Amino acid sequence: MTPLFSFDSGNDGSGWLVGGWVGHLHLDIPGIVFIIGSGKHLSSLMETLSDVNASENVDPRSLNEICNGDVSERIETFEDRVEGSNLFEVFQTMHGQFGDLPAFKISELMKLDSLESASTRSLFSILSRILDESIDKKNGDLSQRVASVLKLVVQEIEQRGSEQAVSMRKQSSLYKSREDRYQSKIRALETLATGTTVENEVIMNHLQNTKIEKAKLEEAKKCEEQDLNRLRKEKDKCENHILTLKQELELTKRTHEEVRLQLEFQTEETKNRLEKKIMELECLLNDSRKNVKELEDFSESKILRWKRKEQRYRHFIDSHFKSLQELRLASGSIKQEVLRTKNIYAEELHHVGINLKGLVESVEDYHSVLEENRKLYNEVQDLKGNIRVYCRIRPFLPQQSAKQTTIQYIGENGELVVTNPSKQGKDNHRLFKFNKIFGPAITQEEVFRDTQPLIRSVLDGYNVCIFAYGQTGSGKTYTMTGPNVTSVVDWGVNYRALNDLFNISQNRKGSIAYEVGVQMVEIYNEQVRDLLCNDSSQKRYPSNFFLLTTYLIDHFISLSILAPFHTPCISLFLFSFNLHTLGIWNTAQPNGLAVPDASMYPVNSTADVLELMNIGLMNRAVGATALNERSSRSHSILTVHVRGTDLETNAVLRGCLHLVDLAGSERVDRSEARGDRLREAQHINKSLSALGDVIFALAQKSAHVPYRNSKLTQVLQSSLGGQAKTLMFVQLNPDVESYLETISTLKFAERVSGVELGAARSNKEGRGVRELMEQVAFLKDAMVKKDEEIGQLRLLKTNGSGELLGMASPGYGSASPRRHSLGGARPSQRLSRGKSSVERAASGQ
Ligand SMILES: Nc1ncnc2c1ncn2[C@@H]1O[C@H](COP(=O)(O)OP(=O)(O)OP(=O)(O)O)[C@@H](O)[C@H]1O
Repeated sequence: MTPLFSFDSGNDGSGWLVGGWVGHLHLDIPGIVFIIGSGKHLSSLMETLSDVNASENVDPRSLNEICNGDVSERIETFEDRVEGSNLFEVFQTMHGQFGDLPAFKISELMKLDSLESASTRSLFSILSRILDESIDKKNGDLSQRVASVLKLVVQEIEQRGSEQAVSMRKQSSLYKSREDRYQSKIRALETLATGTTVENEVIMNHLQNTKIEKAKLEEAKKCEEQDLNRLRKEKDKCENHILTLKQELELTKRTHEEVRLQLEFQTEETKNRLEKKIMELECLLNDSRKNVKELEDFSESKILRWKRKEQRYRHFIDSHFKSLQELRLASGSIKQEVLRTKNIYAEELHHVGINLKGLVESVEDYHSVLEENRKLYNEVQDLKGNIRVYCRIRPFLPQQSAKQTTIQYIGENGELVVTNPSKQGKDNHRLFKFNKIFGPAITQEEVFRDTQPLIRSVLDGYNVCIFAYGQTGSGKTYTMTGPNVTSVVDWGVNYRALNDLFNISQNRKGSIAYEVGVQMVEIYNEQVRDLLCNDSSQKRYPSNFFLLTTYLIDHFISLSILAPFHTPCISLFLFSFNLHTLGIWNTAQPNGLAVPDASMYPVNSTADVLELMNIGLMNRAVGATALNERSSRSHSILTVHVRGTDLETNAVLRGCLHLVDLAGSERVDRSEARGDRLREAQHINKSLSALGDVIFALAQKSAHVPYRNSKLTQVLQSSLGGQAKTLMFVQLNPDVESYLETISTLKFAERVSGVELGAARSNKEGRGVRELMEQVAFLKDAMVKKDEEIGQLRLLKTNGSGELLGMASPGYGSASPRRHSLGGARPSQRLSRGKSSVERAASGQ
């Protein structure tokens, strides 16, 4: 509410006070104009104003009162009226507590039609309060009630806006008409002013005042227009706000509708589910009722049956009680009968015991007879000279723990049953029989214990050959050499054999002086190589020296004669001659020197042997294959030469022990061999098949034995076909995957065990025989010399020039520059042959 007062004092001392309130509290409170004046001017003005007021519905009484100077009373009356009005209360409420009222109170107010008395601004504040509060409380959702209240408030605001616009329009037209009337009044006053000057002046003043008033009114009009504009803008804003509110309302309505639909749907679903459940429960209830009924029926029938049974049992017990009494009487008589029978049995048992004792004695006899039979059988075998076959089965390696075995049975007397567990059938089992079977748990020592007698016979002048045969990775090297040279427990046959020879020679040193020499060669890719050749730049002895030493050996010159040539520890005993590829002599050599070119070292102790064999093993060709990490890629042959001189009779005996670790036979596809490995495998398989051919020919007693088909068979010729004692270790891998290899190995071994070599003979020569042999050798040599001289003479004759083309060397070496290759005859060889025939003559053959 804006108070507007204006005071103007006229020329006559009279003053004008024009005042009033123009209400702009968004409610149209009509403006009240108070005019205070005096005299006739005032009365004429009042007349004019009364006209105006009449048209504006102003109470003329009030104006009169004002004119009479009762202004203060009027102001008080107005204030009383405003204070007492509803609007004031509403206004107070708006700016006081109403804004803080909760939603339900607001709705209460709405119901009481308080909205009509509230100002538009307060309505907006209510609106925003409701929205804020409702949205805050209900997480953006408006309840139906709040929405309806909002709708009401918005409608009220809209109505107010339109009403205001109408009243503004009315007011502006009212002002227009007023202005027109004032203009006419001015004009009337101007005509009046023409009357007296004073009056004119007064009128002029009036006019002036009226002009001022007009200006003020115009200003007020401007203000009102501004207000109108502002209101219009406000209205626009309100309309926008209403629009957004409407949209929000719409959105809320839609969300609400969706939620409602969802809830309805869920309710429907839950209802259906519950109905279904109720139906199911009803079904279950019916079922259980039925079951209860059935059970009741069943239990009733059971009770009846049990009652009947009880009666029957009672009857049965009564009858049995009677028969029990009868039985008791009968058992007394039976007891007496049993006692009598017991006595009779005791007597009979005594007789049986006596008989059994006799039987046990016979069984014991039978065992000793069996043992004797075995011995005799072995002796017969010795006499027949069969190759002995020992079969050794290696255990599964740690990485093979989960594998199945092909070995089904190991008999005490050399029976072995092999089966293929991955195949079923009658012919799946195969039985083999050998001299001895060593199972996977047998130790190195146990294996050697059964080999020892054979090895000892070397010291009695026999030639012995032990070789290990089997597929790659089956344990040949393990048996012959052992896995770890430094551990005595792990020593294989080789070390144990030499150790044993030294021990025995020590024991016999009072009667026989033994000298032991060792050679170690390998056959790699059909080439014989010296394994004890530590240094390829070793001394090479001239061929004359070679011939001389060969002669010395052939004529049994003691090894000790050569002692000065020895190096202090392991000295070069014989010679080292082009050490990489060696030739093989005619294997009919009685001294067992199949590869005389290979280095031979005298050994005096096991330590010497260990050192030598370490060198040999280091030089051996090994490589990794898919089946064995350290697969021997060559056949290794350790030859132990023993020469014993009887200290009493001077008789000399010579034994030779071949310890052969063959390279493993392998299926090239399984061992995944390529390149060098493949070439090695092909050579290995070829030489093993040549060995098979030789053995087959021997077993068949063929006239021709194909020894020359491989270096291996050439080296082993004396052991396979001579009068040697031969033992073959057949090594088996128990793995199912190796079943085929196992079977072919066993078949080969079976054939070998059937080979007869002829009775083994000791290489003993008495003094007489030796002298005779020396004479024969001398004569033979003289003959050879003569032959050569004749040959040279013939050459000279045919040459015609009279020059000597070749120099015949004196002595035994014909100085033939030709290296002795396979089958190449040399004087000493011829001499040897001669010796053999003399030997045969001496032995009466
Ligand atoms: N009786 C055994 N006890 C324990 N382990 C053994 C036995 N025999 C063999 N082995 C192990 O089996 C593996 C293969 O043995 P070894 O090298 O002696 O086979 P191989 O027949 O000489 O093979 P290759 O012909 O390829 O040289 C080695 O790891 C060896 O230690």
